[in-house]
Amino acid sequence: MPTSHPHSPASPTRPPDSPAPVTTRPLPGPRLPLAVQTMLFGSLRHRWLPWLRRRHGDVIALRIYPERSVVQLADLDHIRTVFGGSPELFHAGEGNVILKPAMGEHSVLLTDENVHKRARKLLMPAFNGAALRGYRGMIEELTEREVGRWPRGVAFSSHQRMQALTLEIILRVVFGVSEGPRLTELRTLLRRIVDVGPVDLLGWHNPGLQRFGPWRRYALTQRRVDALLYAEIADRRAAGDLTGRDDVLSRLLTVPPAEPGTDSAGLSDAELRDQLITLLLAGHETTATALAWAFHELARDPATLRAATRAADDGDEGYLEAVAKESMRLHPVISEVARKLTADVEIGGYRIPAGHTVMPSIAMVHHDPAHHADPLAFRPERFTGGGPAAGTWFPFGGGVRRCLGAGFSLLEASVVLRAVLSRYHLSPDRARPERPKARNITTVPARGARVVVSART
Ligand code: HEM
Repeated sequence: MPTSHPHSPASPTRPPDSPAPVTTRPLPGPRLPLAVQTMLFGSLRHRWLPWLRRRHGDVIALRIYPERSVVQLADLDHIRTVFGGSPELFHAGEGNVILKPAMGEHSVLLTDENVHKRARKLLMPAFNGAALRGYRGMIEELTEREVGRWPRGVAFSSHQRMQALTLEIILRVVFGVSEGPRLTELRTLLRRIVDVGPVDLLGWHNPGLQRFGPWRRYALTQRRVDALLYAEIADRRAAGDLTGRDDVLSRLLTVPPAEPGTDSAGLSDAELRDQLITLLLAGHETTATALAWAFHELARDPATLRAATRAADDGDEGYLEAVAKESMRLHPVISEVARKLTADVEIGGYRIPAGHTVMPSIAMVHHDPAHHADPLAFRPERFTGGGPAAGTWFPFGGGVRRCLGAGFSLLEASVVLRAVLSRYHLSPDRARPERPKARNITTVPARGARVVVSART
């Protein structure tokens, strides 16, 4: 079993060869009511979790709605145990229950074991190396169009501009096109769907609330999005030219039946809807946020901005990718991943009961000076050469559930950084850095990563 970490006062030390003593003491963690913990976690996790770690150690038990019993993990060995563990024991799909109302029960993010394996296998070809090479030209074209329109000399939210761009890009990946009245409406509604704070999330899990105010408006938007997706699926099913197309919807419509030799259809409309909305939501807000944080940091750091601009001019995508990776290290878009236990598990000398959700904490590891020297400094050079030690950088999660779009998002980020830095000089709209703010399950720059751009001379 995993060794203990120096940060963990609660972890027992023991001789190397003796079995780990499993403690039946309660898991360490705050004793606040569930509602208070949910609020603190929902709005202030970036400050609360490091404080809890100093107080309780690397294993921190929380009570949070809707998962209820959650255990945050900050020790690398403990996290390796989770990522390397059996998918039958560590259920990511059940762990991601918070996303179910938006993404649906069939979503690759929400399923486990064989059902998950099949969904992942079906989606994978759209994100492998060959597919990525095919997307580059499209990403470059859409990026040029977006960046060419940026206002000069006035402050604007780079996060908003990145959201618009990454949504265009993922619409093309998913549907092959992004024009037409249906997709135009979908584009506007999807922006509203991702724009949720901790209070809105309550409505997702309480159908009763959906009769009132903002929760009602949100539910109506979701219903309209579903109607648009189902209409698009129906049209595409009726189209005769699917085999030559490589967008995700056409790929999914041409998969053979699950049981060879039967006449059962491939994927149902509900399954298709769930995978499409998953890619549309997971595939744009995340990359947009990572890019916005990168612009935020570059605008405040003239030396790194010069190095990145030189890399853009020289076509040095290695350095541009390092900028994106360092942005994801310093500002993890998703601060932890989740696995619900199907049986009791021993971690760090504690027995964690079945039904609890363990959460490897990306943010706590990324900000740990034991793994990243001077962790709050923005230094892309950490990722040139050998890069940080294995397991100390995991913005995309890990194991069999590692993000399906990791390669796609790094490609997208490098292309966008190159296009922006080739044209513009960046500066901040004010000296003070922006605070991180919780937005749905992501952590975004509170003021939208506002920058001022000017044409390079
Ligand atoms: C900066 C960008 C991104 C970040 C930080 C990010 C992060 C993550 C994380 C942390 C997970 C959970 C992994 C785990 O549980 O171990 C995940 C899963 C996933 N992501 Fe991403 N993601 C990004 C971009 C994308 C993009 C561009 C796409 C699609 C085009 C995508 C699609 C998915 C899918 C489908 C899953 C579910 C994988 C599974 O459960 O098998 N993500 N992502």
